Amino acid sequence: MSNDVRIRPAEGGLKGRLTLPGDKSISHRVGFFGALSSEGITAENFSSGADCASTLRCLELAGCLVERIGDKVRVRRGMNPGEIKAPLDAGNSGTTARLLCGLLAGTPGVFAVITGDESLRKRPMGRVVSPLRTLGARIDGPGGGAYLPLSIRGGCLSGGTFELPMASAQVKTALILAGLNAHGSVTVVEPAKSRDHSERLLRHIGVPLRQEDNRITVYPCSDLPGCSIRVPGDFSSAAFWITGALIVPGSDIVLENVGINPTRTGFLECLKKMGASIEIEEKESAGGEPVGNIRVRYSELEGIEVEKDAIPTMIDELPLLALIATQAHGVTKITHAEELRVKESDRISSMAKGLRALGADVEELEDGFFITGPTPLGGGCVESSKDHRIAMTFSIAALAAQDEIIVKDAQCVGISYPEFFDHLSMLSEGVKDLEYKR
Ligand SMILES: O=C(O)C1=C[C@@H](OP(=O)(O)O)[C@@H](O)[C@H](O)C1
Ligand SMILES: C=C(OP(=O)(O)O)C(=O)O
Repeated sequence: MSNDVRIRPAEGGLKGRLTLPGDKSISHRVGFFGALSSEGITAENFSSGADCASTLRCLELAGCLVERIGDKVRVRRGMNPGEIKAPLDAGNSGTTARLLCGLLAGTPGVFAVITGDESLRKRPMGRVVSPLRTLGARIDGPGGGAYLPLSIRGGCLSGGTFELPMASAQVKTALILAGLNAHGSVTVVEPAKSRDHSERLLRHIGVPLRQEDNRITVYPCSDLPGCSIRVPGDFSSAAFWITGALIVPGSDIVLENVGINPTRTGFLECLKKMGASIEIEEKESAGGEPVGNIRVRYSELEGIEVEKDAIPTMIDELPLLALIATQAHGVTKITHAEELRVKESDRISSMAKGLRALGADVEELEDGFFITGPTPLGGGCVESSKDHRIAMTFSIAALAAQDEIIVKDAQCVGISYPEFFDHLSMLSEGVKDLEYKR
């Protein structure tokens, strides 16, 4: 059975209204903060992706109580599991692996081994392991704890202050989780602001924390208050349709109830500077997170230079910005994005290779790309590198291409967005013969 997908150019553009599945980052946090609450956190519209399913499975093995009713999930603190015999398999999910380190390091009596798939076992873990060790955590693994699998023996943690070398919401959240279990306060300072879903959720449930610019302090809290929230639609999933609508002539779409937290929407700010027709109708916020409807219409775009501090606010959308840049007039410069090299694939290399194979003008840099447009995209066969965001980005490229594109190993879209190909068929009537074998 083939896992490749063949997609035809969209005729007449993308049209219609779509509601997105729940945000992946917020859903992970429902699980991890719920794990520290005896009342628990209940979330409607919990992410349907495989990554959040990995989080829930690992938390169950770690003794948490997890209930699933349709798209509703409730997670609460359970019994301390002591030594956990089965490895905690984070699958493809960096967020799961790193947040587990933060959660378990401060749980006395726990012993666990955290592992992941082939891609995750290559991703850097030293960024969480070394600050957690400074707090007193006992963690070991290959390369002195640089990679999975990691073994963790939980114990009493002290407080501390950390200046992170990179903006990373995963490292920040791992340290927040450790800090809630520690015996002193934990302060994290980032070089630029990363997504702040953890801070918003904690504030929403009434946990005291101090926040000034890129500096956050959390205090020990033996039992977090509980809450019920509705998870907003995932902005990073919405970004695929925003891209499709901007680059396929004739498009006009509305994306409903999308999370528009400003630490996630740097992509929209860039697109507006490029000349994109994007209108946002703000709605009531949900669980401390702003939500809105986003209308996007096909637009003629100009190249831009992306500012350094904007990079963390659009880190998962940069492959899409690279695709958009191939259709914009002039040069688009994306730099300071070296973090892309340590995602599910090396996203700088995956995008540069794939876009060039379709005929785009792309200069690959160590920390990003220079892309000159507009260039027509031809058809062909493109590798997804088994990376969900790359598979979906090239599926969107196919909608704007001159001939059909085969995206290899496209089943990986299920990591964050299992409904992706169904939604593609809903928005684009032109794509009648989408071939996708699961
Ligand atoms: O905290 C999170 O939920 C995430 C943080 C980002 O990673 P980094 O923390 O490595 O920047 C992002 O790329 C990832 O998709 C999800
Ligand atoms: C980088 C991503 O996720 P994670 O780090 O959790 O694997 C992503 O979803 O693009």
